[in-house]
Amino acid sequence: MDLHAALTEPVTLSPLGRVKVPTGLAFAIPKGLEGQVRPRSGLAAKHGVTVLNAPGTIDSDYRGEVAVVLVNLGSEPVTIAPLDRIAQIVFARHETVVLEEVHALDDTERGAGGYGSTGS
Ligand SMILES: O=c1ccn([C@H]2C[C@H](O)[C@@H](COP(=O)(O)OP(=O)(O)OP(=O)(O)O)O2)c(=O)[nH]1
Repeated sequence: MDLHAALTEPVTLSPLGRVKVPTGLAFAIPKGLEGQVRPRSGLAAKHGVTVLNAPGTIDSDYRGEVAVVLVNLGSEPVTIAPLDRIAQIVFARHETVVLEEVHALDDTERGAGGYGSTGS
């Protein structure tokens, strides 16, 4: 679902500038789901504008207005006009875990290897 800029006047993002854009929307998301605010590929590819904290998390107990933190990673100023589509939100199920402190973890083939440890 697209998120639109609930702005009364345009805002211009200078290169590396960021802005928190209101969407005019508030949700009561059922427990066990979260909203994930994601960039729009068109804005990113055409203008270098993306969601700075992607994916932004909208908690199920949040009742405030959803905002989108945009950043301009392009080399030119970009203007966001009222009602522009600025991002999208996906509602996704997630697990709730109870953490348990232990002194050692079980062995696996990977162990602590990462960051290209498998050779590619
Ligand atoms: O892109 C975003 C991210 C968050 N929020 C709202 C909904 C979310 O439930 C709340 C808190 O977000 P988050 O947990 O990411 O914020 P925090 O920086 O950890 O602060 P807090 O102490 O408020 O949890 O802010 C937005 O509107 N847009």
